[in-house]
Amino acid sequence: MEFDPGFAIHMEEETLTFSYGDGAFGPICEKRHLNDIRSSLADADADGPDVLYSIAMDVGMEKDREAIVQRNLLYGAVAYAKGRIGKEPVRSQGHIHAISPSCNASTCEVYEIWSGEAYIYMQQYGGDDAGNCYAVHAKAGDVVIVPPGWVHATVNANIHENMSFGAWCVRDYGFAYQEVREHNGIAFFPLADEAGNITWEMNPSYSQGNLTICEAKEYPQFGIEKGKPIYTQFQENPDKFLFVAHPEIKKKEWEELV
Ligand SMILES: O=P(O)(O)OC[C@H]1O[C@](O)(CO)[C@@H](O)[C@@H]1O
Repeated sequence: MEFDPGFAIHMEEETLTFSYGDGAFGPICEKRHLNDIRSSLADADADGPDVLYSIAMDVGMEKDREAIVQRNLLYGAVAYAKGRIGKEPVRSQGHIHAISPSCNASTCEVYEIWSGEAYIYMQQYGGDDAGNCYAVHAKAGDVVIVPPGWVHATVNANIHENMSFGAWCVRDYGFAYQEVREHNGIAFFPLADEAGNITWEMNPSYSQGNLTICEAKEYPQFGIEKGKPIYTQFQENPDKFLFVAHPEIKKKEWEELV
């Protein structure tokens, strides 16, 4: 992978799975197939790769497991296939983080791209008015934070290569899909031409929404250090990501983020 995730995890490009080295733990990947996400696509009948993305929730080093669990955190890894689904680049279906019983709130997600490039798409509301929408372009080593309660989807921004990322999440996560599916997907569909150029088209199922396309930024207000794996940052300061499991401790920062 272009960016070292900071622990012994490897992406197998051929099978789109993860393997774990000495001292590391992780599950067998859960695969999202094209047929699983048809109701959220611009064209529900589109052709594309059978396996779109593989998810390994709860990965890390055995020696850190207790510290991760104690803080109600979970580190996930996801690998995306290259290619297109009809006219769209490979992407996830889109969801909102459901209310987690542990904190009685929706929680954020802290992404770090490991290989390839991505658009982390996020939308303020799941209703007919999608509010502020952002497509944040991120390359290997970039960090992107999706605020609590926002609809989000991950797009492989380069149709010619696979993409992978890691993300800090709350342990008792849950995904709510209903609002996105009721609107036949996210409010702005990414479209990729044959050369791989990406444009965005509004989904007519929404009445309103403002899209801003931007590059990944830095997050000093969350204590994130640029260029250092977010897994290593956890190892050095296990309380750094407490805001993921306890969104209320960054209330002001969430309000100012938009
Ligand atoms: O359930 P979906 O929307 O297919 O995608 C699930 C994946 O999305 C992510 O939340 C990233 O947005 C991953 O952490 C998770 O594994």
